[in-house]
Amino acid sequence: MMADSKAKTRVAVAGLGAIGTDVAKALDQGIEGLTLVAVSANSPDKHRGWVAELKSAPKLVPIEQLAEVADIVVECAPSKLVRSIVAPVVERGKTAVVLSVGALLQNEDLVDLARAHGGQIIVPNGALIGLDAVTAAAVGTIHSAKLVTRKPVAGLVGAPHLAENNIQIEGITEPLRIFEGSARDAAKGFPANLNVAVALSLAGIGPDRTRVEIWADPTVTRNTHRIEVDSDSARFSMMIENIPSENPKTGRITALSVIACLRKLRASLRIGT
Ligand SMILES: NC(=O)C1=CN([C@@H]2O[C@H](COP(=O)(O)OP(=O)(O)OC[C@H]3O[C@@H](n4cnc5c(N)ncnc54)[C@H](OP(=O)(O)O)[C@@H]3O)[C@@H](O)[C@H]2O)C=CC1
Ligand SMILES: O=C([O-])CC(=O)C(=O)O
Repeated sequence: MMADSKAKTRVAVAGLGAIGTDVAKALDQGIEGLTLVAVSANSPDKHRGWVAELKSAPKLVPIEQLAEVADIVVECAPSKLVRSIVAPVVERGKTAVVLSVGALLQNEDLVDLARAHGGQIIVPNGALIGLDAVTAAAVGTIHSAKLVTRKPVAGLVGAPHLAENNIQIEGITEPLRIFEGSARDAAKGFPANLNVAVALSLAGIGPDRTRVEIWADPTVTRNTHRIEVDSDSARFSMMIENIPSENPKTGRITALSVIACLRKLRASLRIGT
């Protein structure tokens, strides 16, 4: 019998909502080289039942303990918690997979912290398409990058930009453009809705030069993102129409993107940049 020569990398999941639950279950089902050791939620009691039924139940612990017990921490919690989840991970030279990407703009020093301690922050494609092509184009020169997002009203209600500008979207019968500006401003005005804008900007030409349009669209049932990039190597546009998960702000493909990203970490064949 061959000995298992490679020790498994310990993974923890911070947040057990639309994304974290699927990621935790996929890790429990088995991802090559990885083992789920801990999870965190705001109301642990709500999750004890299904967590205990996993094949190999992880510990349910407060987020402060995750960096200690895991080598990789997957952040899929509210954006205000990004700093407290990610800083202790990268400070220990470990890896944080970040979903609340918008919050990285208010916490840019986390990247410096990772650099100083040999840690890493990974931002998966998440709900977006084409970050592989954008990072490739960014090796050359990108002239312009734009994101046009259309969401059903339920995917946008509660965004601070709407209240601050007195924009009513409930009951609209036609598409309404509710924002046009930089990815930085989109992230401020729509912290739970526009992680994709920030991900695009970090892959390409940064949050101030990346342009964003947001539409509240009662004619769509899916969160729709179109990116348009013009560079010295290629011009491309791509669109993705995401089926919402049980959280209408979050597309189903987001959790799958994290699972695919985790699979790539130890895969013998790795496709895509
Ligand atoms: N990068 C991308 O493409 C995308 C990013 N996102 C972002 O990912 C993040 C997660 O999204 P989603 O899964 O839909 O969110 P949900 O609202 O469905 O889940 C959030 C989870 O965080 C948990 N939580 C809240 N407070 C704490 C706390 N103090 N300690 C530990 N856990 C806590 C909640 O716990 P409980 O269950 O107990 O309430 C819940 O399980 C969001 O910031 C979202 O904006 C979303 C979609 C795409
Ligand atoms: O489309 C989605 O699923 C979520 C989204 O826009 C984001 O978080 O940026």
